[in-house]
Amino acid sequence: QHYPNTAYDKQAIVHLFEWRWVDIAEECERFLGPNGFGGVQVSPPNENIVIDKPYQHRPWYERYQPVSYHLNTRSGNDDEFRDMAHRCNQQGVRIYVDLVINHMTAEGCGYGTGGSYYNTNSKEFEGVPYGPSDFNCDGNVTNRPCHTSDCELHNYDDPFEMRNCRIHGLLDLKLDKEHVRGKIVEYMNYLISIGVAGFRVDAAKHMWPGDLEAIFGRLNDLNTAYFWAGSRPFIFMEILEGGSGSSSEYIHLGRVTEFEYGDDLAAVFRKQNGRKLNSLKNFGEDWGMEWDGNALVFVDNHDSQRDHVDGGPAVLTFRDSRLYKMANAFMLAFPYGFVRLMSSFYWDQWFGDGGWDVNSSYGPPTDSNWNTLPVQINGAGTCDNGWVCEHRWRQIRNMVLFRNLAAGHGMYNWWDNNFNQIAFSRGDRGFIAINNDDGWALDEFLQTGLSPGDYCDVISGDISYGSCTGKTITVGWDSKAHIYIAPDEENPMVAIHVASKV
Ligand SMILES: O=C(NCCCOc1c(-c2ccc(O)c(O)c2)oc2cc(O)cc(O)c2c1=O)[C@@H]1CCCN1C(=O)/C=C/c1ccc(O)c(O)c1
Ligand SMILES: [Ca+2]
Repeated sequence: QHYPNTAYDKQAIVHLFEWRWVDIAEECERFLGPNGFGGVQVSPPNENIVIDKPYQHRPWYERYQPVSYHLNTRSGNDDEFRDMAHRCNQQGVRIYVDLVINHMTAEGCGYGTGGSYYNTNSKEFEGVPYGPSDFNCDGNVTNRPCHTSDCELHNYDDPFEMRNCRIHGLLDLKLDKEHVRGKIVEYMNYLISIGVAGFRVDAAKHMWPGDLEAIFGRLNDLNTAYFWAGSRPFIFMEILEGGSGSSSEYIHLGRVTEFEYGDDLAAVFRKQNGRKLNSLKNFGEDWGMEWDGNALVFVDNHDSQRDHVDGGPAVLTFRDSRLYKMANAFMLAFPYGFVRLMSSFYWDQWFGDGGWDVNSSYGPPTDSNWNTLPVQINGAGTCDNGWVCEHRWRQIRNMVLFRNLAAGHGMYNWWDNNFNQIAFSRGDRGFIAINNDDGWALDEFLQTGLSPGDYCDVISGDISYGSCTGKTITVGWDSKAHIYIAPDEENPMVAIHVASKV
């Protein structure tokens, strides 16, 4: 269903992409709980193929090539996963599992004996178990065959090919078969028993909505050790743009990833084709996006931050850090959608002749034995060791609390200069102003909606020992404040809220 099951109705989660379970458990206790994060989307916890053939560097997408549903990956084992789920739930931080149930690994990827035995030629996956009759294109005529000669998905506009054929060779599961549904339900109910709050459904467009509905209908209620009795798993589906299958076919099952959101934010903040910041006044449904309650929104995700569009991603990523912080601050302040922040690992881009990043398949930082490196938190509270930790950047971290405080309050007091300076409040709970103009300052007396007093600007600082380490904004008896933002500031925005009063 569409509700995230966060504790205290918290409003944002973070995708700790490729993190180890022990590091996530630590992060829940030392950072995510204290800073009001609602939960963590984790990488697929089920056993996957190890792609370490020569010249392969354990690509990130090996996590999306299942071998079994045992909780055993380079992020950790079953015990570590259980410990993480318990410790995070104890901190009021939920766990959302990246669910890969459309397929297993690809045909022609040999066989493996390192973990559960599998053989991609005979289509045996002993760890589940699955056999050849559990896959589409099993040779016999089935009631919903993949009709392409090589069983591959070629025509993304054909709904039957999209659902019944192989993405890039990945063996496509027969999700209308009872044995397969039973195994998937067993896997999901096991995760629910451990205490997860919901699921990100990978490659949702490649599965029939009816099959998903049948599977989700057999899920147990969430574990009452952490959730209200009768709580149902939160479902959000990866509905990538392009290709047949639209959100409307899936939206009754849960929220959908709203890719339009990040694409548009990037174009507006980059001022592409004359786009202006003041156009965001009616951002969201008026721009053709999903209804607020059906949308999962994000600036970038693990896929779009790698998308190679003539020499770089179309969306803003950690590499565009100044605009990235501005876009994330806007997203966290603006009352639309349920927010997912991205937390990445670093990789060196290398744009080959084709104009795209040949290193975009690189996996997480590892030691010489391909073990994922632990996350190192440095003195400044940011990360080393190849982890970017965008979610720990003050301008992003502090806006998570802003969003929690503003929950349930609409947008008021919108102001703009008809170009790239905007400001708005969320009821009487918070106020933000952003200057994305080149060359001239935002210098105005603006209505903040807040009660009179001095407030710490949570973009430029924190309150420590009762005083603000950044700018202080004075709100007068009329709730107006003088806002000054120079155009060349590193973070050309200010944000204040009811908990940042000094
Ligand atoms: O060039 C590649 N793939 C073809 C282009 C991307 O197509 C894929 C899509 C995809 C792309 C665009 C669409 O419109 C769409 O409906 C589906 O979804 C996947 C989902 C998976 O669980 C596993 C996959 O291997 C894929 C995949 O290959 C490389 C090599 C194999 C994996 N991979 C990749 O690039 C892997 C991409 C990938 C993996 C996991 C994801 O969750 C994801 O969103 C993309
Ligand atoms: Ca399929």
